[in-house]
Amino acid sequence: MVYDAFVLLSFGGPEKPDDVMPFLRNVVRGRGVPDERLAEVREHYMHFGGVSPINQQCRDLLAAVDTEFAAHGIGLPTYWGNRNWHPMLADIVARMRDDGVEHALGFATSAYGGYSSCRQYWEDIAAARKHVGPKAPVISKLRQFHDHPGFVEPHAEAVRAALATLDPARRGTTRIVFTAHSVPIGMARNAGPTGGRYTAQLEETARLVHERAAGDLGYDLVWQSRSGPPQVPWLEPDVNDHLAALAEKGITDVVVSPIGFVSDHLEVIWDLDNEAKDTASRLGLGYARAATPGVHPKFVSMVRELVEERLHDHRHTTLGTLPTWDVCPANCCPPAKRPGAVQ
Ligand SMILES: CC1=C(CCC(=O)O)c2cc3nc(cc4[nH]c(cc5[nH]c(cc1n2)c(C)c5CCC(=O)O)c(CCC(=O)O)c4C)C(CCC(=O)O)=C3C
Ligand SMILES: [Fe+2]
Repeated sequence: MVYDAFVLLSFGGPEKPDDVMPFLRNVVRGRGVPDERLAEVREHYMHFGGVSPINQQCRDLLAAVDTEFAAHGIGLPTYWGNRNWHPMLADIVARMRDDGVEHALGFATSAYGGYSSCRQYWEDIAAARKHVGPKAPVISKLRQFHDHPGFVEPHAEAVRAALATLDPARRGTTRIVFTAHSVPIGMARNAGPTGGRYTAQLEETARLVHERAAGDLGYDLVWQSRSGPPQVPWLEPDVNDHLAALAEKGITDVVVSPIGFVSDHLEVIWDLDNEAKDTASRLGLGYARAATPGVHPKFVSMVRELVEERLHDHRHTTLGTLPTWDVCPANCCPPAKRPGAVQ
């Protein structure tokens, strides 16, 4: 296979107040998310002047990847397109076609399997190519990387750094709390070719990060940023409820590590740095939030290594034991019917 470009695939986020509502409508189109929830989430963005950090984080990652490719003799031109906000993937695929690109490798800013984290990116690619029509370049998505040292090690380093800000005298009652984006239970059940892959991968990443960062401490995997209509069950417990349960059990301090994410975007800086932090302070818990990989040099090298894997021997560097593959089987992560959603 000959590849002639690299494209960063991401979620997208607003960059000014007027972007916020149209962005949110793109995210929840056909998903049955109630207006009250949207109004609430709009306020989270407005706390930051209507600007999500995620687009700038993508620009920074792409610049770092350019430098990394140049240093390793990878001559692929790089592009960046989003699911929900500008630069929209369809516009970027048109530009790639105009530039003569025929077959690009795509890197999505999500480490895990599941509909939102993996299959929806495949669907974004298909929709963008359909929009562009004949001569649209083929885009092959790189693999899920929840088990790669370039993802696990930056998270572990960050947990150690966060732990170092807490009182060492209370280490015996300190706990590591890993978080990821909650999803509807039906979506979690359908994740991967045989189901349950999103949670299984998160459990594996939590274990890998924990044993490298603070193997002597207890840890949990819990969920954040629940959306959707209230009658639909999502993965639980929510991080805020979990902090209350820990305080009840005599835990005095927590490190919260958002292993579900690759950068400190809005779901991290609002839902954890404001909401969960406030919860902890109400409960009298010491609180430290661990950073996400962002542009950590090991994470940037991982992107290059995933490209090299695909270019050369297809051998996956993994710290885990779950199966990995280059191309998802066709039956992977079927979208669950969402009760209350517009089908
Ligand atoms: C698994 C998962 C990831 C991780 C994988 C990945 O990164 O892809 C993720 C990431 C993100 N989610 C984000 C933002 C939002 N997610 C929403 C809603 C939803 N997320 C879902 C799942 C996930 N989401 C689901 C099942 C919904 C319900 C609607 C639907 O069924 O699709 C909503 C709607 C409003 C609300 O929160 O109710 C918003 C605004 C941002 C951008 C933050 C920024 O702007 O900096 C990022 C990176
Ligand atoms: Fe989300």
